[in-house]
Amino acid sequence: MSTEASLRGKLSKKLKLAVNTSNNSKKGKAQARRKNGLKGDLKTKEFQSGEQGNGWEFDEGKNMKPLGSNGRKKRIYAQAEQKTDGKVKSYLGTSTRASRKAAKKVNSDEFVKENTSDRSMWVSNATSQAKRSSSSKIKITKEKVQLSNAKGKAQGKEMGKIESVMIDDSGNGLSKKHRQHKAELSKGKKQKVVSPLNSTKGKARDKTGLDDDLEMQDDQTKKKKKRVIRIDPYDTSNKRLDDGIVIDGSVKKKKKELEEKPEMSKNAQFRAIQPSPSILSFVEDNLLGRRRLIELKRAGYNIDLSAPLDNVPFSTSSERERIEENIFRNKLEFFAAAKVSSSFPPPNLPEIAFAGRSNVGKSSLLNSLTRQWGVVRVSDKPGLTQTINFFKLGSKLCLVDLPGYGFAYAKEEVKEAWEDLVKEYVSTRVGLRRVCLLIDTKWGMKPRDHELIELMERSQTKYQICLTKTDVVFPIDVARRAMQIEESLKENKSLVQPVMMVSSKTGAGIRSLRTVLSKIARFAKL
Ligand SMILES: Nc1nc2c(ncn2[C@@H]2O[C@H](COP(=O)(O)OP(=O)(O)OP(=O)(O)O)[C@@H](O)[C@H]2O)c(=O)[nH]1
Ligand SMILES: [Mg+2]
Repeated sequence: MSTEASLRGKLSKKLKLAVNTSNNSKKGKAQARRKNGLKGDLKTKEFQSGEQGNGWEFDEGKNMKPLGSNGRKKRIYAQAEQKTDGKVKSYLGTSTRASRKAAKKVNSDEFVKENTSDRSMWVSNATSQAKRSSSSKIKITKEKVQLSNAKGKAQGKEMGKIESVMIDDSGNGLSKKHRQHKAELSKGKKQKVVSPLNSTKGKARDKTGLDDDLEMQDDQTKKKKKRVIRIDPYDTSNKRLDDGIVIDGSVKKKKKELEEKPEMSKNAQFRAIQPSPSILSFVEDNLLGRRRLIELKRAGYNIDLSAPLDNVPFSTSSERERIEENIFRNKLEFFAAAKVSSSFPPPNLPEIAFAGRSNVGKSSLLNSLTRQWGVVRVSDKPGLTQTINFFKLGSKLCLVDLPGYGFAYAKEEVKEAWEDLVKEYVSTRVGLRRVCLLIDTKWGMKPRDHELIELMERSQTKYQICLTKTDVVFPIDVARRAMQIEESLKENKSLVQPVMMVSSKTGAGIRSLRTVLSKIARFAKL
């Protein structure tokens, strides 16, 4: 018996040893697989519930063998469901970071619905239909899952408590392509993690969120890069003339014109005029142009008087007796008006006529010259003077106020009649010694002025240019206008130099004009 007992003891020891070695070999295999397959990514703890139906079975040799290793879909049924504090806990295989990530990807409310209703889910290929195309990868990931299940099984026992886990066949070892594919799939769906997550889950979520954000940023940058600005070929607003895009014909024309004719504008031309020193000194001596009252005061003129510059400096008298030229001290008397040439009075006196466009200041000048305000009617409405008005100045001179031409508030035929009358008068009038052609300093000469000049040139009527309303422009512009006219008419034979400059309002240049005109009366012989 003792030998039998000792034999039995030895046998049992051997059996135990055999069992231990088989167990050790299983553990070694699992460890080897883990090393080879998980690539160090499955470092997080996985939990496996149950010994059966969770991806493992024992073969005939009592060796543990993963289920579904033939590549088939494997369905895992939740073995139990515990409702504690109102939360649904699903008992599933692993909860690796990879699986959680994949689960997040799949996410989806439908998934959760399915999960909570059937208490079952597809372990493999449950994430997306697109993944089916990459079957080889799926196989690899299946292995990873199974290994993780093994690990979970080993550790789950120790933990004794199993929480919700989501299994997916997509592991951490996903290739770049796979990730891109995931990103594409996740485009439409917003990711949500429904099941309660532990701290590692949170980290995984953060990481995956970061990855997805980066991917989204990449997509956005790609979109930004791809953004193309469409140019309307017919819209010339944003085009440079030399950008090579076909431009409208009119624009081309303008460009050509600019290149060919670098013409200065009329204003620029006017500003470029350099008046002669004599003109400039005349303007300054007579205080022509727009002046400040303080300047007139300093020069000794009494600004309380009308036409103060027509008075003697430092004098308070403005009576006509103080006029230097005797002839202009005479009383101005209206004696004839003519609408037609047959109504002209007999030419008994030498005549000085005042011609010019409507509203240029003809009638005002007559009043200023004689310092008899109101004898000749004045109006700011062009076309007041509609007849040729004859004024006697004493017994030696006749001043003639002509109707204006050009712009006037009158019918065309009436204006034409006035023009014809003026033309007839200046070209045929016996006794006409001089025509003062009045030009508005601001606007200069107009075509109608040139017409009349031509006529007077043809009829050899002496005429002198007189710039009016000099007080509305700067002194330099008065000088420029005088210079401009002198230059343009210097070839004209009937023109009497110099160009006179006056202002009926301030009286500037009036005395000079009187001096010139009084000479006519003095030497006039009828
Ligand atoms: N600032 C300024 N205004 C003036 C001057 N001379 C005349 N005026 C004004 O110009 C306007 C026209 O003056 P008129 O003397 O009637 O002109 P006109 O050439 O006789 O006009 P028609 O009779 O229509 O041809 C009036 O309002 C005058 O006050 C001047 O030297 N300076
Ligand atoms: Mg008038």
